[in-house]
Amino acid sequence: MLLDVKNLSIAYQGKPTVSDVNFDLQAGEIMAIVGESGSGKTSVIRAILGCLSGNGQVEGGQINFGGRDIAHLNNKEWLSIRGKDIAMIFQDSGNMLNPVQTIGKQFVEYLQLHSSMSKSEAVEKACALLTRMNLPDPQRVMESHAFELSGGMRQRVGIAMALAFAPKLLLADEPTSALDVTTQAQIVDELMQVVHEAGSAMIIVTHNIGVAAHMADKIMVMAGGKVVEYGSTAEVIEHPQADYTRTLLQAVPEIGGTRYVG
Ligand SMILES: Nc1ncnc2c1ncn2[C@@H]1O[C@H](COP(=O)(O)OP(=O)(O)OP(=O)(O)O)[C@@H](O)[C@H]1O
Repeated sequence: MLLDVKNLSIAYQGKPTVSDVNFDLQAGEIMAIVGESGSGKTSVIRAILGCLSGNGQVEGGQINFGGRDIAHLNNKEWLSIRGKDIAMIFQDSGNMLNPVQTIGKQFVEYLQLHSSMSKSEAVEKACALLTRMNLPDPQRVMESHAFELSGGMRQRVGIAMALAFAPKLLLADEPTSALDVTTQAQIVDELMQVVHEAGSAMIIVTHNIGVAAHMADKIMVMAGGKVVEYGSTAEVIEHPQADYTRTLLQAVPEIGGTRYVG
């Protein structure tokens, strides 16, 4: 078992917000967390990465990663895990990138921070990772600043960086929601391909249960800070137990007469 989350509860400023979350993930498995805005999806994945926003705190439960409870590590312990064993892709990688440094400088620094690579090895590796994310002319991307790239290109850079060390677990928070529909579909497929190649497990947070059904092996549905449904994708899509899941499924748009989840 790669990740085993037990009775996880999270509070902000002492106010209970997420409670009693239980799930597990095998190596290489993909899980989607779906649910309405404010249901606690982001809080769950941020707790796994030890970076809850504001005064968020894990109040109870365990986050067992590779057999070790990581719910209460200190900053130094986190540094050895973040980026290497567990990495994250944000909603808009433009927010994560430094606006005044070129992509290449940031990418090379990131690679050198987490490894003993020389500068030229890091440049070569960065270019190879950008190429793998279907970014044409990676040299030009390396010389660009974030604002000179499209949203889709920035997201591909974010994914390339997150996968640089083939993390055992990748956390993705609405990685395509800031993009147009065509680019979303392309990036979802590219992401799945590189995640499979790297052998990483992934937790993807999405509003869209259609995207979840397309990508994930299992689905966890959240509402009001609680898990209302959890099971294999086939079980959840074909035999939803919770009324809330049924509502989400009914809201999936039909594409060309066929439901996207179908
Ligand atoms: N920094 C914070 N301080 C106080 N409360 C917070 C903070 N971050 C999140 N919350 C609260 O925690 C709850 C869950 O928020 P969270 O962002 O985890 O939900 P979400 O399902 O990811 O929502 P969205 O889809 O809109 O991103 C919400 O009620 C939110 O107001």
